[in-house]
Amino acid sequence: MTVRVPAKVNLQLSVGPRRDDGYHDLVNVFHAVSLFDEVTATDVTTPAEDAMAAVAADDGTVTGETTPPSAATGTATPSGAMITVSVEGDPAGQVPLDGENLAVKAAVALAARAGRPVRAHLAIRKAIPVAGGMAGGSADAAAALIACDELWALRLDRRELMDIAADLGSDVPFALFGGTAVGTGRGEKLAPVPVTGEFHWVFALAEGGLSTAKVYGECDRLREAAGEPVAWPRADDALMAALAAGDVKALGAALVNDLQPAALALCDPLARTLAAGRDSGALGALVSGSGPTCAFLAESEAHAAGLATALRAAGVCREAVTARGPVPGAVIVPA
Ligand SMILES: C[C@](O)(CO)[C@H](O)COP(=O)(O)OP(=O)(O)OC[C@H]1O[C@@H](n2ccc(N)nc2=O)[C@H](O)[C@@H]1O
Ligand SMILES: Nc1ncnc2c1ncn2[C@@H]1O[C@H](COP(=O)(O)OP(=O)(O)OP(=O)(O)O)[C@@H](O)[C@H]1O
Repeated sequence: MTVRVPAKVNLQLSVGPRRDDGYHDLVNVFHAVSLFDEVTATDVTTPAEDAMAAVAADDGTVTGETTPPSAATGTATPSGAMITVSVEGDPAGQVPLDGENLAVKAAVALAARAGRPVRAHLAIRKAIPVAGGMAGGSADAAAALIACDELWALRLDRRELMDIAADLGSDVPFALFGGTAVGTGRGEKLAPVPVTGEFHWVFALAEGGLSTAKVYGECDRLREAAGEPVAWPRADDALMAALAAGDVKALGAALVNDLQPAALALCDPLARTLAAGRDSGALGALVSGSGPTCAFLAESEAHAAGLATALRAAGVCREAVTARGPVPGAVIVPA
């Protein structure tokens, strides 16, 4: 059971005052883009068993690489479930291979609803940058929910899956939802936003990542130092009109991220990355969510390809990738 799930960029991230629970009320306009992770859930508990299953299915002939891409430890749950995980596409080894993995947390949360002992091995293929501000871990959690729901034939309704998703993290519900949506509360209460056409993006991936909690903390610190009152966030009419009309220039002008000053304060090379994109003709440039990935809006697919080449040549990022949006949320890949 394989599920494909997109990354997100935030078109408007307006951060309200810090709440008593440590979170911030937001107006968060999410936009799903065509950078995808894949999560495959199988009814085995270790990659070794997975490999054996692959061999058996092939009449004993090993045709492909069956060695797991990374070691996996099992996570047993009070309900008697056993979940293992392996990860491909994370050369720096930043993604946890135990119960701290958000996809494992999702499977564990779902297993509690099964009413019987269940098991799964989750094989994650990552293309979304880790700790990059594009909600990669949240995406994997959403994908694991859909994959395990199907694997264990639970068939929970959408509302129940969305509730479990919100408990796992503020960005997880949107990875199920997809498209373009406005998130309020912590970002978990979603409503669709009407969009005409599609938009072309370039993402400049950075070396290393930023901790989301640290970036929110830095945002609070900068605001305190400035001594200005923090306004209650509201959706930007110009941004909504640009999306509804499919007006790419107006969208570029309306992009806004209240976490950007904090991300720049914690990672100063990002200012150069943003400037290089603007100088190369991007219609809009901003830090994606908590960063450090930078997002650039292009006029067309060809413009995006040129912009990516210019960013690579300027040496201001680890890699520049193109993508389009909006795309649907987590979906099962047909067998
Ligand atoms: C920056 C964004 O990615 C924009 O979409 C999200 O707001 C972050 O979403 P996320 O990574 O799913 O965040 P969570 O796992 O829920 O929270 C991680 C930490 O981020 C901070 N956090 C998160 C969401 C929010 N509305 N206010 C916060 O202050 C809190 O310090 C929290 O402990
Ligand atoms: N499946 C996963 N994929 C990536 N990171 C994970 C995963 N599970 C747990 N993590 C941990 O979560 C941290 C944040 O990773 P993630 O890629 O979700 O960051 P992010 O894209 O900045 O998140 P967001 O945009 O939602 O704030 C990582 O440093 C890693 O330790």
